Amino acid sequence: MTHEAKDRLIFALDVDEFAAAEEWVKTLHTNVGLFKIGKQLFTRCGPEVVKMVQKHGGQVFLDLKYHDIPNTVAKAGVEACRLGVKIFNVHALGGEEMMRRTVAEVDAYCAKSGSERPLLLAVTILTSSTAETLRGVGIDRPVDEMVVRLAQLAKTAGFDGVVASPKEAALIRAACGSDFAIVTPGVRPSFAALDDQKRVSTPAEAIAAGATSLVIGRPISAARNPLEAAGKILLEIEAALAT
Ligand SMILES: O=c1ccn([C@@H]2O[C@H](COP(=O)(O)O)[C@@H](O)[C@H]2O)c(=O)[nH]1
Repeated sequence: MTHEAKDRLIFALDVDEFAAAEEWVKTLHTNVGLFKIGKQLFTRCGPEVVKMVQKHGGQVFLDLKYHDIPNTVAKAGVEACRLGVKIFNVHALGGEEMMRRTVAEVDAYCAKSGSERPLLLAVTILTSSTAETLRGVGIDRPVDEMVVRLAQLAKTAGFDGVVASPKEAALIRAACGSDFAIVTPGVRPSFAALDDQKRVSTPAEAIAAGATSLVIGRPISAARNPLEAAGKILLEIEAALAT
C-alpha cells in the first residue's frame, strides 16, 4: 500500500470510551493516516485522548467544528494548536471575521512557539443536510451554491481548505484552485450502509472529483473485518489516484 493512499484516509473515532478509541488506533494504524476525534469522544475523554493517539504515532484531526464569536473561536484554535493536532476545523457559517481572526491568532501562536501550524479547515454544509434542511433554517439557496460560496469565503479568510461532501468537490476545486484542501466525509463504499449521510459518493468518486482526504467512520467500524474494510478503501483510493 502506498503512503499516499494511507495519508488520505481519516478514520472517525466515534466512540464513547478511551479504551475503545485506543483499540481502534492499535487495530487500524497500518491502514489509516489520521484519526478524527469529534465531539462525542472529546467531550467524554478530553485532551488525554489526543495524547493517546499521538503516543501511538497517529496524527489527529480535531473535529470540534467551532462556531462562536471571533474571539472565542480564535482562542479555541490556539488551544487546538497547543494540543499539537494536525488539523482542526470551524463552521464557515461563523463568517469571515471569525475565520480571519482565527488564522491571525493561530499564525501568531505558532510563530512565537515554533510549533507546526495545523491545517485550518472550514465546514461548509454538513453532509447530512439537504436543500430542505437549509430551507428549514431560512437559507433558500441550492446546497451546491452555498457550499461553493462558503468555500470561497474560507479561502478569502486564509483557511487551508474545507470539509464538504464529495458531491461538491469538483465545484470547489474549480472555484478555489488546486492547492486548496477538500476533506470529504459522506463517503460510502459499495459495501456500506448510508446511515444518516445524505450527500454521499464512493471513495473512488470522491478522489476523482478532487477530494484530498476522505473521512470514514461506520463503513469501517461496522464492517465484519474493519482492517480489511480499510484495506479495500485504500485499494479504491489508489486505483482512483492512478487514473
Ligand atoms: O459534513 C460533515 C462533517 C463532519 N462529519 C463527520 O464525519 C464522520 C463521518 O462518519 P461516518 O460514520 O463515515 O458517517 C462523523 O464523525 C461526522 O461527525 C460528517 O459526517 N459530515
